[in-house]
Amino acid sequence: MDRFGWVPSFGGNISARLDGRSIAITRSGGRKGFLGRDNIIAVDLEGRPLNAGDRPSAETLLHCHVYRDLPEVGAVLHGHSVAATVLSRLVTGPAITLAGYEMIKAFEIHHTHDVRVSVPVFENSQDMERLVHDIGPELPRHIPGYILRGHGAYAWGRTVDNAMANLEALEFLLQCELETLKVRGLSAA
Ligand SMILES: CSC[C@@H](O)[C@@H](O)C(=O)COP(=O)(O)O
Ligand SMILES: [Zn+2]
Repeated sequence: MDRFGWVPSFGGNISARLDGRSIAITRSGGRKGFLGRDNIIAVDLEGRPLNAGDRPSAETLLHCHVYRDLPEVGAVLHGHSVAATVLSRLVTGPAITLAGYEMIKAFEIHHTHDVRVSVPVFENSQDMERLVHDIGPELPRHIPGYILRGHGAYAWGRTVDNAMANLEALEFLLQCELETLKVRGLSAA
């Protein structure tokens, strides 16, 4: 994620499921491109650190939300890419629609490029309980991720590798949309 420029400064957070009751997640703060073992801690599915005093990611509740709703998910990745940040500010509606891209098939759920896929865009907030409420009890099933407006993208998958492949596909598609807007010189609806 660092190599692609998706975790600039203190942005981004990363987690993986440990078992049915806990996850490993990055500590709050710090540069995610330079993680050591001590920068990753364990929390339960309510976001409470297993070791009292540990300070998990400020966005831990968003990760827990995914693990609780989607039992097959083994990893969640969050980055602050330029494409996700800029495009979600240009698009004013509640979704970014992707259509006609071969890369859509990377999401495994779709077996053709000939579909329209809506990436949900939720309004950003510093109140994670409110964000979880706004996202709703059911996460999208048609795409393994969502965007927080002006903030960045979340993506998940069965394994860390699978979650990374999904994030790469999502970021590629967002970058294509942004490039298209730049070439056409149009602002998104
Ligand atoms: C530029 S700081 C970014 C944070 O506000 C936040 O959005 C983020 O992604 C990282 O927070 P963290 O608490 O380190 O997991
Ligand atoms: Zn963030």
